[in-house]
Amino acid sequence: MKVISTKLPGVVVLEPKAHGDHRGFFMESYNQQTLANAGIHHAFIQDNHSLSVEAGVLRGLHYQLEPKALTKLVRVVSGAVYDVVVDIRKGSPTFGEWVGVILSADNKRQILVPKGFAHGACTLVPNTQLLYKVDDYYSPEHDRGIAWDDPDLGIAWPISQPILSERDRQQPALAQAENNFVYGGDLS
Ligand SMILES: Cc1cn([C@H]2C[C@H](O)[C@@H](COP(=O)(O)OP(=O)(O)O[C@H]3O[C@@H](C)C(=O)[C@@H](O)[C@H]3O)O2)c(=O)[nH]c1=O
Repeated sequence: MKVISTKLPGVVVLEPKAHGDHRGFFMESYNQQTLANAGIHHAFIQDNHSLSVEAGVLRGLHYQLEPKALTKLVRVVSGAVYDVVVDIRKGSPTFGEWVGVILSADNKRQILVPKGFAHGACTLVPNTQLLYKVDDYYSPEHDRGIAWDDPDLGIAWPISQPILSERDRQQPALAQAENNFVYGGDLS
């Protein structure tokens, strides 16, 4: 597995090794030991799976507040997304900065979204399926979001008129969003 760092410390892209042959391929899409050897230690306890039927579906930017903050390990099993992670830890030297990465069924890349970061994804092709592991359970009371098009973030999404959920149409800007993440706090 290749581990590729990004400009945001803690946000890494993982590239599992796929073994191709005349049948197709085989890969270990998740191996706790391999990740631990790369210094990545998380006890994932829930798997999530979503289908976006159309290209241009944008989900996000989402996070769960402390004490129900989530680490996410995100990948795509059909289609492709432009996946975005934003540092929203107050006092962080990279507060408000984001990274965008293409995850696709073809490139098999995964992105690790640490606690204290908001996450969003925009589909690049129809029938895109996102799979991700999380290290705490869903908690609707702690679920929060930030507007995908917050001008303070200036995210270079691949489209300007995305298909959004009702909730994501009404998300606040980062400056107004409820956020109890503190840089250097207990976000392990
Ligand atoms: C996230 C989640 C949602 N749900 C339910 C709530 C709702 O009825 C339905 C759809 O939820 P949402 O509209 O929040 O789904 P979605 O917009 O796909 O939300 C996801 O977006 C991406 C970007 C993330 O990072 C995820 O953590 C998650 O927030 O599924 C669960 O039952 N369990 C869960 O873990």
